[in-house]
Amino acid sequence: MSNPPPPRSFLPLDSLFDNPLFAGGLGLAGLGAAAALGRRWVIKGASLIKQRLLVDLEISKQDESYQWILAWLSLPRPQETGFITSRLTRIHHISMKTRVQKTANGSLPPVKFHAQSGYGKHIIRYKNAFIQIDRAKQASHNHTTGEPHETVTLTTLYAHRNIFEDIFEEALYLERAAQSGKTVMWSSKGTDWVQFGDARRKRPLESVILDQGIKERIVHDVKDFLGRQEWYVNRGIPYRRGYLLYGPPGSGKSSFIQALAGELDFGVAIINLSERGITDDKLAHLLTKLPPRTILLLEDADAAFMNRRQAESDGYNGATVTFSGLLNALDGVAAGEERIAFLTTNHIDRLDEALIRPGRVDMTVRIGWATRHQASEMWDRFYGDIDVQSEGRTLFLERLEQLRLIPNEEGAWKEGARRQTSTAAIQGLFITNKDNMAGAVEMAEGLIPRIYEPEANNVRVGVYINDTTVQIRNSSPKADVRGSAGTFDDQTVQSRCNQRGRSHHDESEWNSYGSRARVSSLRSSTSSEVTPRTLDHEYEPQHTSFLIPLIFTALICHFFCLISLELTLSITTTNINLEMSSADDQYEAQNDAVSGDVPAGDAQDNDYVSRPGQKDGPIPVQSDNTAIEDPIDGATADSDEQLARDDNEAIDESNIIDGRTRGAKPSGGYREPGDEEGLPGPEDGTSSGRQ
Ligand SMILES: Nc1ncnc2c1ncn2[C@@H]1O[C@H](COP(=O)(O)OP(=O)(O)OP(=O)(O)O)[C@@H](O)[C@H]1O
Repeated sequence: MSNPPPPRSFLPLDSLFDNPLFAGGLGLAGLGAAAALGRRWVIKGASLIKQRLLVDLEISKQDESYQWILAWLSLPRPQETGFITSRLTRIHHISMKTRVQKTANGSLPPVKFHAQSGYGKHIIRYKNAFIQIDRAKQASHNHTTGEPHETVTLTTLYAHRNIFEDIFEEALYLERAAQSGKTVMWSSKGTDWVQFGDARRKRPLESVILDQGIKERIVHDVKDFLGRQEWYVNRGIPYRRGYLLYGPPGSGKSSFIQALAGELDFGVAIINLSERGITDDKLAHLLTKLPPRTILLLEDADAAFMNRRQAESDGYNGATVTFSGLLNALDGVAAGEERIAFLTTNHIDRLDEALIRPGRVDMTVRIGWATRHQASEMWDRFYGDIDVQSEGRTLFLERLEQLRLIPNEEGAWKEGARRQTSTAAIQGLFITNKDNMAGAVEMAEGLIPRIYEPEANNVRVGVYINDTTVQIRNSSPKADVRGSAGTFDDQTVQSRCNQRGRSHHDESEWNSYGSRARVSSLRSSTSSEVTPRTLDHEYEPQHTSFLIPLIFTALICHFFCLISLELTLSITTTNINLEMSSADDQYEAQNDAVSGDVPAGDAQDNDYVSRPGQKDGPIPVQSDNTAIEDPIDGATADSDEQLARDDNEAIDESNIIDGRTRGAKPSGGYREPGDEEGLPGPEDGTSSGRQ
């Protein structure tokens, strides 16, 4: 008995699997799927292992430690010896930072090349741990500076995570060592603070010589404030303190603040309020994110008060700090919490009382003209080691007394108008006479601001001093605020300056030995008295002296040129006209004599004679002035009879069809007339269109 055949399956799968092509394809597909799945698992597993075993640390460029870590990474490392390790830790991306140091004497500046890790990934070995460094630029960028965001990511085994602490400590130590004995200066860039050049060597506090007690008072106050943070916090008072230093230029205000920062181991963050482009918003923003341990220095505090006036005078309407903007930044809701702020000004009189109130400015100090004490101290600093008996100092002080620059030891002044000089000017004198005490005493006269009168162009450069320190610069003969050399009181000079639209300036800028760039040597002067100085371009007298007459002469020349041009043009035109008309006359005279434009005698036009039907005779040509008969009688033209006559003549009865004219609206309803209605028909022998 034979077995019954197996039942036929609905789907012929067996035969499908029996097909070697199908079976092979299916096998391959299975293998592919398994490989893809395996790959996924491997990736997942690797990332899981990475998560479990590795640890990342990301530092953004905005963070202060970013530069420290870069500096740490650029440290030279010991050469790796192992085959794999040495190849693994090779750095393939290095970026270079070049620093050219400035030299005052014009010699070739020393250049420092500083290699640091470039962008990309590399591996370093630190204390037996391998660390992957990934320095990358992000796609986003800082809106204010336009620079792309940057990050450095350090990756190491989780087991080595503590290594990061060591790295940061080392980087910080390096940074501290590099900054030690230096003061970091910060300046604003957009709404960010950036380090301003390299850190400067700390200025010793003793190198700034202020009048007795001033320095000590400020230093004591600042130190006291720094030690009382908790006291402020407990009482809910914002931990801020403001100082205003005012006085003439070159009295040592900025130098003192820099030295104070050095003493406290602080940096200095500077904003010049007279700088254009600094807005209220920017100022407020900058003050809220001051770099830690910095003194805020707001220079030219009076600028906020002057900006409006300046905008009116020079037409500048751009961004400047306003008075209320300054007040808000110092003391408003958005003002930063912890801060030591120093404001400086040369013009205390321009400040508003609102600024000088506790909370904004807690201490106001005048740093004035050089006193006897300062002159003496400065002498000791410069010549102390060679002037052992202090004889030179006595001579110097006596000389200053004679020059009425300082009083004697009892405070009495020599007879005559008092004068003032700045500490910057005294420093300049001593620098000019290094190791030469006699020279310094001899040249002390140069500390007196002088009146220069170059005779060649008859221009006076006025420097006028009085007891309250006033000086006027650049007085041309026209703009001279005084009649002759002499001394004026502050009020007189100020009012005269105002008349000229100038502000008065302090004399230190003018001293022969002033270190300020504006005062060095007077250019192109013909007077022997005027040798040692230069006036800054703004007040250059020579320029004004020849510019004004030059402009005046140029204007007059221009005016005369215009008039003569006008005259020449009109004369030429007249001549041409005259010549043309005389040529015309001449031509007419010649030609009229022969034939003439107008025919003479009984002019007749016989052209018409040839016309058919009019051969009877020529039509006489009438002359232009022959009276023409008017068909309308003016006397009767408007009468009713004449109008009725005109109507009768004008209305053509043949145009009237059935009581209405063609196209006129019939009374009692409108009917469009037929196409040919009213037109002559074939019966008239005029049209073939009518059926
Ligand atoms: N009292 C001082 N002691 C030591 N040096 C001084 C003193 N005053 C001025 N100088 C020197 O004069 C120069 C100018 O000083 P500084 O810039 O500090 O003056 P300032 O009062 O801030 O002037 P300004 O008001 O124009 O900013 C510096 O080189 C500084 O060393």
